[in-house]
Amino acid sequence: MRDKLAGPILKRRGQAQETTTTDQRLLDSRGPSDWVHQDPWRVLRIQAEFVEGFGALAELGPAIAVFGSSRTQPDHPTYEIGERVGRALVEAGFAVITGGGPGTMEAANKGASQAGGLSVGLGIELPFEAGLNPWVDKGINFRYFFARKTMFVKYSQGFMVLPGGIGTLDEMFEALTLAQTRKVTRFPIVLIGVDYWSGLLAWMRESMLADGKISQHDLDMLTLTDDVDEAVALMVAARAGDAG
Ligand SMILES: C/C(=C\CNc1ncnc2c1ncn2[C@@H]1O[C@H](COP(=O)(O)O)[C@@H](O)[C@H]1O)CO
Repeated sequence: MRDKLAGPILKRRGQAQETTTTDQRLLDSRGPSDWVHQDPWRVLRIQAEFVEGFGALAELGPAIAVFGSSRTQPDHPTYEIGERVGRALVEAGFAVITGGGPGTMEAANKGASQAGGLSVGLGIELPFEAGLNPWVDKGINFRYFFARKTMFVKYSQGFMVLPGGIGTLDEMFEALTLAQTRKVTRFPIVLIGVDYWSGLLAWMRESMLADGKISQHDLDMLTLTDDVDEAVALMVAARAGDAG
C-alpha cells in the first residue's frame, strides 16, 4: 500500500484520493475556485489577523483593556464613569484598549483620547455592523473573535470591567480562566460597579465556591469597587510589580 503525503498530512487507504500534485493545482488556472471558501484557506486569513494585530500593537507600551456594555447610552451615569476610567488610565501612563464599539467602549475611548492618551479600539465584524466609535485613534477590525481576544490579553496588563451583558461577561470570564490556569500572571481584574456586580459575586461565592467548583483564591482574583482611582491604583501597582 502506497502512502499519500499532502504536505504534512498523511493519507492512507480510503483517504488517499488526490491524483494531482500541489504544484499542478497551483499552476492550473482552469480549476474550480471554490477552495478559497474552504477551511484550509481560512487559516491564512486567521494567520493574517494575528500578524496584522501583532504588528499594529507591538509598540503600544503599557495598556489596560476596558470592557463594558455596548448599550450604555451617553446620558447614563455609567458612560461618565467609563470616560473617567479612560482619562484616569491615561493620566497613570496607560494606553486604553476597548472593543472599539459604542456604549462603555466609546466612553472609555473618549476619556482616553480627550486626555491626550493612546485610545485603541479592537473592533469585531458583526452582522449589525456599527463600526469603530469616533474616539478610537488606533483601530483594528477583526473578523475572528478568538484572534481579537488574544490581542486584548497579549497587549494589556490588566482588565477593567464596567457593567455589561453577555459580551462583557465572556471577556471577564476568559480573563479569569487564563489567570486561574496561570496562562497569565499578575493580571488584575477589577469590576467597577458594586451594585451591578454584587449579585454575580454573591452567586459565585454561594454556589460555585460553596459547591467546590472554584476556590477562594479564584474569587480573590476579582476586585470589586466603585472607586475609579482605586481601580487605576491597582493597575499601577501590578505594573510596578511587573517591573520589579
Ligand atoms: C450592539 C451594538 C453594537 C455591538 N458592537 C460591538 N462592537 C465591538 N465590540 C463589541 C460590540 N458588542 C459587544 N462587543 C464586545 O463585548 C463587550 C460588550 O458586550 P455586551 O454584551 O454589550 O456587554 C465589549 O467589551 C466588546 O469587547 C449596537 O449597539
